[in-house]
Formats: sequence, structure tokens, C-alpha cells
Amino acid sequence: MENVFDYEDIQLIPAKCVVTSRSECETSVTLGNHTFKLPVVPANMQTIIDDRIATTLAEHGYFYVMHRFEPETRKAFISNMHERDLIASISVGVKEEEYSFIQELKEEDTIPEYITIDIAHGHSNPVIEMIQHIKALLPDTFVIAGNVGTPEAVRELENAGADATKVGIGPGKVCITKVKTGFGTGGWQLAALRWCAKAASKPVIADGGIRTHGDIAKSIRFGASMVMIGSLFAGHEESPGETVEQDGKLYKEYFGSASEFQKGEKKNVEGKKMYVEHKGELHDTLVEMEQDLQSAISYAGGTNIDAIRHVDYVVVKNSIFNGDKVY
Ligand SMILES: NC(=O)C1=CN([C@@H]2O[C@H](COP(=O)(O)OP(=O)(O)OC[C@H]3O[C@@H](n4cnc5c(N)ncnc54)[C@H](OP(=O)(O)O)[C@@H]3O)[C@@H](O)[C@H]2O)C=CC1
Ligand SMILES: Nc1nc2c(ncn2[C@@H]2O[C@H](COP(=O)(O)O)[C@@H](O)[C@H]2O)c(=O)[nH]1
Repeated sequence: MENVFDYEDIQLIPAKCVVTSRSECETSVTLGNHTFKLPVVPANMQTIIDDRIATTLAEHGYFYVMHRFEPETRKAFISNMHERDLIASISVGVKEEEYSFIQELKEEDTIPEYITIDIAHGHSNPVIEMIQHIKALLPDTFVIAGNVGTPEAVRELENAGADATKVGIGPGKVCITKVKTGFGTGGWQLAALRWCAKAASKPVIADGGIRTHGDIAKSIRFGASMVMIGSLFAGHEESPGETVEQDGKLYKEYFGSASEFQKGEKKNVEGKKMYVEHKGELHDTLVEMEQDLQSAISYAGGTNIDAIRHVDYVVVKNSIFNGDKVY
């Protein structure tokens, strides 16, 4: 694999501006049968999303993926969303009981618009079989499958029927897969995204490693249709994680889905917990993301997200921050 780089190694090159205000730039994106305000989705993790946040996001036109860690609540969740005329977007695993869960959804006509198959090592037969099972029973549901980190995996999951694939093994902020196993796309997630997106014939979701709003634009430049983000969404007033106070400052917990805090045991642990500074309200972050993306579109010389896909870029190995902190 040549030309390995990550987000901090890349700068996008501006093109002549065609708008007179950034507010003219349109950040919306279509995934499946629905159009969303931003090409961004909060990670389907228990300290990032709950049903309240999911409802708020859906009500305001954002994409969301509910996590799978309270499996018994999922049917009621879908029904509640549909009662409010909102899209239902849930996650599943690949264990035996998930097969009967999908069967029940069909029999009870409780059919979510989106299902994400949420597995650490998505290039596997259990994921392929789950895609085929969902597509056989719920053909109208948009299936996102992952996570993967190679073009072969993208092609296999697409061929099995996935409508989108999710790329990112180990670049996450609370991920320790890279140190525990030596594997993954940590440190070269953006290059891995490019590699995978070139092979893809359907949308690719870049998952993990986003540390600044500019990384969203970079992901789009390198082939992502959508970006999944955990750490930047952690620590909000609404975030489900526990709030703690230290030296008069508020922090909120953010833990990995494969951490002992999620699993309740120290078995096959590939995630950790951290505390992030309290960031205020989620709405404000979403507005700032939208404004920053509108600005990125203006620098790309266009009026919508597609303009970013074609800009030139330079590789500036680890130097864009010049030793500065990100914020
Ligand atoms: N994006 C990323 O880099 C990563 C994300 N995660 C997140 O952690 C959560 C838990 O993931 P996961 O452990 O897959 O889910 P589960 O705990 O639901 O495991 C799913 C099934 O896959 C098996 N399995 C898990 N990992 C492997 C592997 N490397 N090789 C073969 N079989 C495997 C498990 O068996 P058994 O446990 O017996 O092996 C189990 O039967 C998910 O939310 C996932 O997204 C976790 C690690 C990396
Ligand atoms: N290796 C692990 N990866 C995990 C775990 N829990 C979640 N994740 C992945 O991280 C991203 C979020 O990344 P961030 O950089 O935006 O914070 C998330 O969507 C998952 O793909 C874990 O325990 N281990």
C-alpha cells in the first residue's frame, strides 16, 4: 500500500469561490431514500446516543443510528419512531438471537428504514449471512455493514447485498484494537478510506478518527458519503455518559463499545473509557459543524457537498498543526 497518510497529513486546496455568502452552500446528503441535513452521524455507542437524542436528530432532519446494547428495547423504539412519523435506524449484531429478531420484525411488520450491522471485524461470513438474512426478509430496509478496512471486504459485503459499508478498524478515540492486536486502520484511516472507496460501488461511511470539523470535508474528498463520529459528539449536555466534576470543571464519560464498561466483563476488551470536557448543547455543535462544512464547500469552489469530492490536495506530513493544539 503506497501513499499512506491520515487526516493531519492532508490539506485541501482552495478553488475559486462561486458564492457571496457561505449560507448559500448546501450541506445535505442523500443516503438511501432519505436526505439528511449533514453527511455526519453520531456513533452508535451507548455514551453517544440514546432514544431521546435519536428522536431529536430525526425530528431535525439529521441521520442517526441507534446502538444495539439494549436489544430488548429495539422493537418499541422502531414503533415509537414510526408513531411520530420519523425514520427508524437501528443496529444489530450477528449472534443467533439476531436472526429471530429480524424474523419478528418482519412478522410484526415493524420494519426499520435503516439497519446497521455493527461488528468489530466485519469482513466475515457471519456478517455476510446477516446481510443476506436481512435483505431476504426486509428487502426495503437500507443495510449498512461493517466495520471493514480493505477493498476486498467492501466488495464482498456489497456483493452480499449491503447498501453501504462502514470503513474503520481501530482509528477511534477510545479504541485500543490497534495496540491490543496490531491490526487496523488507525494512523492511516484517511488513506484506508480512499483505498476502500475506490473499490466501492455503493456509499461508504468513514468511521472513527475524526478529530476536527475539517476532517469531515477531508473524508468526503477521499470518498465518504457519510462520516460516523464518536468523540466529537461525546460530552454534550444531552450525552448519555455519566457527568463528573473535577476542580470545578465538568466532564462526561465516553467509553468504547468493546470496553469492559460496555461489556460488564474483562473479556476480549478492545476499548477504553475516557472523560471529555463538557461541551454544552448538542444543537450548538451541529450548527457549528454545518457552518464549517458550508465554509469548506465555499473553499472547494462549489455550492454543495459534491464540490469537495473533486478538489486538489497536498500531503503535508504531520505538519498542519505546527505543534498547535487542535483547539
Ligand atoms: N470499529 C472498530 O474498530 C471496532 C469496533 N468495536 C465495537 O465494539 C462492539 C463489539 O464488537 P464485536 O466484539 O464484534 O461484537 P460482539 O461482541 O457482538 O461479537 C460478535 C460476534 O463476533 C465474534 N467476534 C468478535 N470479534 C471477532 C473476531 N475478531 N474474529 C472472529 N469473531 C469475532 C464474537 O465472538 P467472540 O467474542 O467469542 O470472539 C461474536 O460471536 C461493536 O459495537 C463494535 O462496533 C470493537 C472493536 C473494534
Ligand atoms: N476498537 C474499538 N473501536 C470502537 C470501540 N467502540 C467504538 N469504536 C469505534 O470508534 C468509533 C468512534 O470513533 P471516534 O474517533 O469518532 O471517537 C465508533 O463509531 C466505532 O467504530 C471499541 O471499544 N473499540
